[in-house]
Amino acid sequence: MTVDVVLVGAPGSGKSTIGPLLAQRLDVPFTDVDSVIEERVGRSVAEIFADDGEAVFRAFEEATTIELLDSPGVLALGGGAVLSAATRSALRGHYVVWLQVEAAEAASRVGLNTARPLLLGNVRGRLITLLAQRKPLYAEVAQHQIATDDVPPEVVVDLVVERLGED
Ligand SMILES: Nc1ncnc2c1ncn2[C@@H]1O[C@H](COP(=O)(O)OP(=O)(O)OP(=O)(O)O)[C@@H](O)[C@H]1O
Ligand SMILES: O=C(O)C1=C[C@@H](O)[C@@H](O)[C@H](O)C1
Ligand SMILES: [Mg+2]
Repeated sequence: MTVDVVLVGAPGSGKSTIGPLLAQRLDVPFTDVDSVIEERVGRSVAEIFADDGEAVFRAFEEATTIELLDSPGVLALGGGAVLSAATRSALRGHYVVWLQVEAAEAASRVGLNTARPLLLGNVRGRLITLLAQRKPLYAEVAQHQIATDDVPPEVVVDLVVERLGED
């Protein structure tokens, strides 16, 4: 059985954590768009932001995301991928799961991790702003929403698998 699941959600929602566990459970490949970008460019996401700026990253992210939507298995998008109208449009027809997280929980998960350039400085404040901007966009593209606050990763995987079984 080919199972194609696309994970979206804010930084710290758990896309890169849940993705490999879910793929293992479903016995399908896992791909993380941020990791593919880093491999192809040969630099970290933070370095691309610092060297080239966010607009260059977003253009590369959009092209890479749309290309990888054709690959089988579980695909984790970058937290800001839904900012692209072209990406949102390309997501139509895919099985998209929104891993929901509130700002306080996401902030405590990511801590002061400087690998996330958009969260530098006031991590919780940045997450509140990002979530306010993006919740409507995650809602637009996702068929399913899973609340992950206070839910351990293995249980989030169980919940996604349950949803898959219902469809
Ligand atoms: N359900 C969860 N419960 C507790 N901690 C979690 C959960 N999901 C993820 N985490 C932890 O939160 C941190 C961020 O998770 P992860 O890197 O998977 O987020 P992400 O959605 O991929 O973020 P980004 O958009 O920045 O790539 C990690 O340290 C991870 O272990
Ligand atoms: O939320 C965001 O805008 C981002 C999330 C990460 O996945 C990376 O794609 C990058 O740090 C930007
Ligand atoms: Mg990630």
